Amino acid sequence: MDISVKAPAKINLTLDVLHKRADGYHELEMVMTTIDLADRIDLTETSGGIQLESTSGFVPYDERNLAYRAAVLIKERFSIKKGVRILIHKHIPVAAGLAGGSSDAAATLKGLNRMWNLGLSREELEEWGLELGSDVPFCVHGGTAIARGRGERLVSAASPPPCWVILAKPPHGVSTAEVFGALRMDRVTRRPNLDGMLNALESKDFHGVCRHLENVLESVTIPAYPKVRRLKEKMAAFGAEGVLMSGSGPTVFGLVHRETTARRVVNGLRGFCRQVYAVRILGGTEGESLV
Ligand SMILES: C[C@@](CO)(OP(=O)(O)O)[C@H](O)COP(=O)(O)OP(=O)(O)OC[C@H]1O[C@@H](n2ccc(N)nc2=O)[C@H](O)[C@@H]1O
Ligand SMILES: Nc1ncnc2c1ncn2[C@@H]1O[C@H](COP(=O)(O)OP(=O)(O)O)[C@@H](O)[C@H]1O
Repeated sequence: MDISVKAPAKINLTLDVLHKRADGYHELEMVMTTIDLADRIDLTETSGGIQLESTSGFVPYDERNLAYRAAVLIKERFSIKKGVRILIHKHIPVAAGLAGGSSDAAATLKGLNRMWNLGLSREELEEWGLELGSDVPFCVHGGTAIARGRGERLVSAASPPPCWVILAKPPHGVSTAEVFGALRMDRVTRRPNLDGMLNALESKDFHGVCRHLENVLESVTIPAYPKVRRLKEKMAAFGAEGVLMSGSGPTVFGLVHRETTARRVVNGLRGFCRQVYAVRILGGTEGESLV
């Protein structure tokens, strides 16, 4: 049986770091939502082994690939002799703060659960996903959620009101480990207001959502990569109503209510940045890509 699974990217509407834990990870509190910029994972059953192919030259082609590791996990835990060919149609920029690798892993877990009739619940898949990476449980969950702990303690939240999400990805990638490693909470000047964001989501208050966008990891990535600040400034100047860096960066996103403004922001940014996308939030109006 062949299976195709959509693997959407996420953005962080808020990201707070509460403290560094004894295990080296950071205790987080974030609001995340999936967007309609997605990879596609095609899974084909084979007689044995795991083969990996991708349309992108930027992802690892071996056991470091998160989709590959998801397949190893499933095969080992269930002692499955059959094999799988994984083809990743890559559309999400790599090492961008958009959880592309994590979403590929989540989609592979979901797809193999179906292909091999394993009967794992969403909660079990989230639990298994945490073994692969902190963002994988959310990618299994999807929609909009508050994520705590390393990112695995998830509570569903109301989706943002329908709007355009403009993404601008600077040419360089960013290492999540390095960003957390360089974080100094005594240098953080602004923290997210979680209740403010949740109230805005609940009441579908677009401008409230824009006002409550906040990410403490900007305090590390922006000084290291001034281009991120310039992109934020440009995006706001062209008309985005709320602007933030996603995750550890370096992708900057802007929220825009009207399609005409979205076009203006995209066209304006194209002069400064090669990778610009305009997509919809998933869970709001299911959207086709504007550009
Ligand atoms: C920052 C976030 C926010 O959504 O997203 P990205 O920027 O990666 O998209 C995530 O927490 C990233 O999740 P993910 O990319 O899966 O991280 P992992 O592979 O688990 O961890 C990479 C490294 O980041 C650090 N790390 C990660 C998560 C966490 N709660 N505390 C940490 O300190 C650790 O040094 C770890 O070795
Ligand atoms: N399927 C995959 N797609 C993208 N990157 C992957 C994948 N598997 C492993 N990686 C590795 O994971 C790292 C983080 O990539 P990604 O998930 O795209 O970024 P981020 O965590 O910033 O959102 C990259 O260094 C990349 O080499």
